[in-house]
Amino acid sequence: MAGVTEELIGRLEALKMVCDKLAFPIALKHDTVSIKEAFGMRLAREVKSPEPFPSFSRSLRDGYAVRSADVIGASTSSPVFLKKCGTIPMGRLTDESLPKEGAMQIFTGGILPQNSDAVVMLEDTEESGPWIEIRKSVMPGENVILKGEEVKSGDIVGSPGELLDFRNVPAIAGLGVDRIDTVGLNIGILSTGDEIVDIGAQSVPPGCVRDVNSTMLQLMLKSYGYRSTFLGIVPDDLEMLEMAVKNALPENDVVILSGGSSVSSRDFCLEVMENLDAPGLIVRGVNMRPGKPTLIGGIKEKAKLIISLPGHPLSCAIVARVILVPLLDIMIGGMELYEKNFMPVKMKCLDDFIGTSGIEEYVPVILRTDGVLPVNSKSGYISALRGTAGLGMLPINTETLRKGEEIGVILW
Ligand SMILES: Nc1nc2c(c(=O)[nH]1)N[C@H]1C(S)=C(S)[C@@H](COP(=O)(O)OP(=O)(O)OC[C@H]3O[C@@H](n4cnc5c(N)ncnc54)[C@H](O)[C@@H]3O)O[C@H]1N2
Ligand code: MOO
Repeated sequence: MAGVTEELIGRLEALKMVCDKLAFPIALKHDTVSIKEAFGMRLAREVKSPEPFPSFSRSLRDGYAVRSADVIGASTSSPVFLKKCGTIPMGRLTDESLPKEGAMQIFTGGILPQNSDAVVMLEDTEESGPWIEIRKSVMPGENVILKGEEVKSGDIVGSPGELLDFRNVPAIAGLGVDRIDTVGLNIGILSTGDEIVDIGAQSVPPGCVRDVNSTMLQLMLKSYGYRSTFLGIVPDDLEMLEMAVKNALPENDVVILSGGSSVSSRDFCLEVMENLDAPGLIVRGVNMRPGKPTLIGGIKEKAKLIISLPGHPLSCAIVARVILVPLLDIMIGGMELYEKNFMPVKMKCLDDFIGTSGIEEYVPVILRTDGVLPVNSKSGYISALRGTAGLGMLPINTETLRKGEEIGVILW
């Protein structure tokens, strides 16, 4: 009989077994791209800063550059008078040096003169003839940012496997790094099922459904930094599925199938995986809900991963988040990268999370300021993830988690 058996293994055990049998992480292929085009990709190699940041010590405020030691104890009732020693020009290198008990006018972003270690804000000063009245003391480093204070030349500013987004791309580009190496993993997606029609179909014959899964998979993978190609819909036919996988393998490091992984006579993914070169099928069903009929296999020598996800759209999305994305992370960065990225965050249950002992379960959650609410759904739903923040995880030996208890949440 096709499909899964009772020999289900735990999700983490399955990930470790695949990592071991396919000798992950693989030797990564990479694409060298301009940093400006790298948004939404994964870094393939460490990036070191070629220069310090900032590249010169500068003021964070409009005011007067001083030596902090000269203004100790300055206050409105007991001001300190410093000699006005000119103005620092903006955007130009100056070798101006601040004399003892002197103050130089400086603007936000101006180069800090030699011997100065702080800036007094304009509103805490008063100009009186050749003197500047200082009404507030400043600590060394106050209102200034010193050369190399944030980043030293040679500091690591990007790590392998890191997702390139608004949080790190501007900094890497701002340090003068122009080209970087991104992970060059190719992923092909095949939807299976006689009843599946293109997602753009306007009229759908009775008994057929639009292909929601391939679009969801492409979008989810993109948000985690993995590019993918949709390779089409394959009918429930062993030969056609085998041919489609065979055609997909040379171009793709990963082939994802959706549907056809369960136990019926029209579910052929298992047979396709069993017929692959070694090790072929590795995982035949995972002890999790939803997602039990997940199949994982691959070809070690060619560094290929093949995964068959459940057809039900919600199951497909949940398995993609908790098995597929982790496997891709393991493929490029080993278990270390998985552990870095897969981190349940403890949150308060604002309602009961109904579960069963003996199986790991995942429930979509809505975020509130004081905790999370479960979204009641069925595996065949397509809109249950709308507005959710992630997936609440009921560990294998946990039954229902009651309102007020804590649940680990895997954020999207
Ligand atoms: N007798 C049993 N039946 C089922 C079992 C079981 O243990 N015993 N497991 C159930 C579970 S759990 C799941 S999950 C599904 C998985 O089935 P398949 O992976 O074989 O998927 P299909 O049967 O092909 O499809 C299931 C369902 O999803 C729809 N579908 C499929 N592909 C798409 C797509 N690309 N976009 C939108 N919807 C899709 C399909 O039409 C079916 O309605 O099996 C249970 N059955
Ligand atoms: O395991 Mo299925 O994925 O519950 O619907």
